[in-house]
Amino acid sequence: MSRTPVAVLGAAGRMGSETVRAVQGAEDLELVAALDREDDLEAAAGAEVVVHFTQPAVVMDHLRWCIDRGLHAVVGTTGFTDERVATLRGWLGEEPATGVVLAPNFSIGAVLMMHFAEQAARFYESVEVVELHHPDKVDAPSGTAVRTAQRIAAARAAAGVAAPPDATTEERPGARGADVDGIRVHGVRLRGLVAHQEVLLGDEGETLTIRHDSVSRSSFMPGVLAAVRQVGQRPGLTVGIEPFLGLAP
Ligand SMILES: NC(=O)c1ccc[n+]([C@@H]2O[C@H](COP(=O)([O-])OP(=O)(O)OC[C@H]3O[C@@H](n4cnc5c(N)ncnc54)[C@H](O)[C@@H]3O)[C@@H](O)[C@H]2O)c1
Ligand SMILES: O=C(O)C1=N[C@H](C(=O)O)CCC1
Repeated sequence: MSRTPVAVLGAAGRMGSETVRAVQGAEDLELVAALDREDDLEAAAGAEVVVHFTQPAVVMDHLRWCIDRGLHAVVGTTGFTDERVATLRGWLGEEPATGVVLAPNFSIGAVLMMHFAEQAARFYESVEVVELHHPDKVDAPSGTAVRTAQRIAAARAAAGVAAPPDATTEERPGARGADVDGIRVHGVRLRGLVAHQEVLLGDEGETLTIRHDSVSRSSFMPGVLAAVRQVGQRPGLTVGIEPFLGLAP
């Protein structure tokens, strides 16, 4: 059986090191490079698929490098703005040969949480998102929380639901969280946590809480490996791993 050559960028980090172990444990994949900030990127040139678990500050340069060489990319690094996504689409062009999977969260439960939140969003007057992570995370709000809020906002707009009510006129800066497309997103950074999120929905006389907890980084690995195996069959940009799970994007 021929094995797909894979490189991992950010290999010394929390997610990169977990990915290195997962790739090494997969019979159909071959780890050809495990690189971190001091290493020469050229060592990844022999890969077919490059996995990115680096930092927002470096990921765009790495993606340009991959796309220029026709190397497929599976990107877990977060901090992607609409402008960055548009830039990526531009680099890939009208008829892309290269596949890029950009996923703010590779865990199955987090994908389902976003899916359920999107379905519930139009039924409740109020909705807010609380993301909770380890304190070494550099970006806030989390990529998952941003995507969740964007999907909630789009679902509410499509259903003609008004903005969530909020009478706040007196506020210490930050007390009401970040505004993502009109949805409030709150960030907690706490030693002992890995990656967690709650979507809080409320209306007269009831609330609904959708919560997901990644208690180990192993939770992300089935999604990472599914993306590595399938990115080559999906030229262009794929946002999220929903298509690999049979869910609409
Ligand atoms: N998509 C997901 O499911 C998911 C899950 C967890 C984390 N993340 C994201 O993945 C990213 C990494 O998270 P982490 O917890 O592993 O962080 P981390 O800080 O532990 O690891 C990042 C690694 O990138 C390395 N790095 C920095 N610059 C580099 C360069 N120029 N070349 C190669 N390596 C370089 C760092 O040295 C570090 O080892 C973050 O953006 C985080 O939000 C995504
Ligand atoms: O630990 C992190 O950092 C995580 N980042 C992703 C995000 O920003 O959503 C996914 C969850 C873990």
